[in-house]
Amino acid sequence: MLKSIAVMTSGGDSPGMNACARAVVRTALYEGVEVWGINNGYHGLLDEDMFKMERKDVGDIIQRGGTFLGTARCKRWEKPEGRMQGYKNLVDRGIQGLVVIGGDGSLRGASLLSKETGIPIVGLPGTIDNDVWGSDYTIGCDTAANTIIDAINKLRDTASAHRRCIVLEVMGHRCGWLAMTAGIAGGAEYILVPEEEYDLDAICADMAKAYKAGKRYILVVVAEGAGSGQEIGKYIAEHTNIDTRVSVLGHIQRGGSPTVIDRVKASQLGEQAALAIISGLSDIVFGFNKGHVVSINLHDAVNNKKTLDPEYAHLARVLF
Ligand SMILES: Nc1ncnc2c1ncn2[C@@H]1O[C@H](COP(=O)(O)OP(=O)(O)OP(=O)(O)O)[C@@H](O)[C@H]1O
Ligand SMILES: O=P(O)(O)OC[C@H]1O[C@](O)(CO)[C@@H](O)[C@@H]1O
Ligand SMILES: [Mg+2]
Repeated sequence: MLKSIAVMTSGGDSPGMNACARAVVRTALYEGVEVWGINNGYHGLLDEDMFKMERKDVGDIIQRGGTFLGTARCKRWEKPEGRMQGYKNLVDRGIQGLVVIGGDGSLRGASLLSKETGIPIVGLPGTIDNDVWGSDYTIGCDTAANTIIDAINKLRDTASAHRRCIVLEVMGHRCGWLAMTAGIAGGAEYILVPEEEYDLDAICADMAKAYKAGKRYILVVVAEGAGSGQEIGKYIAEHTNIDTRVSVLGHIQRGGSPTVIDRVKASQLGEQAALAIISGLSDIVFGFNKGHVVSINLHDAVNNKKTLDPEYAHLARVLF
């Protein structure tokens, strides 16, 4: 049994990270284990920016987006000397295990720390991108997808009023999950994702034909990993007679109060992570598979690339 653990968030913030950290902290305290919060991701580990947490430190945060612990992208962590310093700073405080909430990159950093030092580590997938191998869900992806469909609904109004084509670029890094699921839910005509090849000339020809037949508007959702929304919009405007506009949703899709799904799943994952690390388990990531919590080997999670469920692409084609 570990007596002292720490929790941190890292990489891009995501709605539900707070609910998750809250669950880690409260589960640990419930089990009588000391818990530290590390500020600003791996920066906090290196700069000794950490504090012992009490129950009240995680009050009034379950409903908030962002992460009250702060987060960062930390170059120094990519070097072995940095990770060794972080390890030393944990040991100096008697911290015996670490829970890392973050995306694929953060988990890669955690995997290296574990291999190099042997300190027990449990990872939790926290990113809007839903790109962590072994889990069909990451904390924040549901809220982000809901924010995107809100944008799609609004863009549809103006596209229809003006008989325009609107191209919406969304995030996801190299993964098309956000674009695909929000595109399906928002009824987009075309969804461009990095996992699927697309032929822009064929799409333009298709659009022109549909307009001739009386179509009022077209919505194209582009995952950032599949190309630039601006360039795709320009190409469509130049190769069809359709009045085209482009929106890049940007960081709006990363903020906001988490959905019920993100709050509950983040809480379940946080509880499991705390129980696992306290009991001495290490090198695992908790995620979801078909609605159930599953544990994945940490190193497998970072050494494999997640693929997009081909059923989504099929559904998008059928519903077009
Ligand atoms: N290969 C690596 N080696 C060591 N540390 C890494 C590595 N990759 C990422 N990290 C650490 O994790 C941090 C966050 O990684 P990254 O910027 O890829 O975000 P992420 O965790 O994937 O989250 P998101 O994609 O949602 O923003 C990096 O700034 C770095 O400190
Ligand atoms: O906020 P930053 O550092 O510009 O990063 C943007 C990236 O982070 C993400 O929002 C994930 O957190 C990606 O979808 C996007 O590519
Ligand atoms: Mg990532």
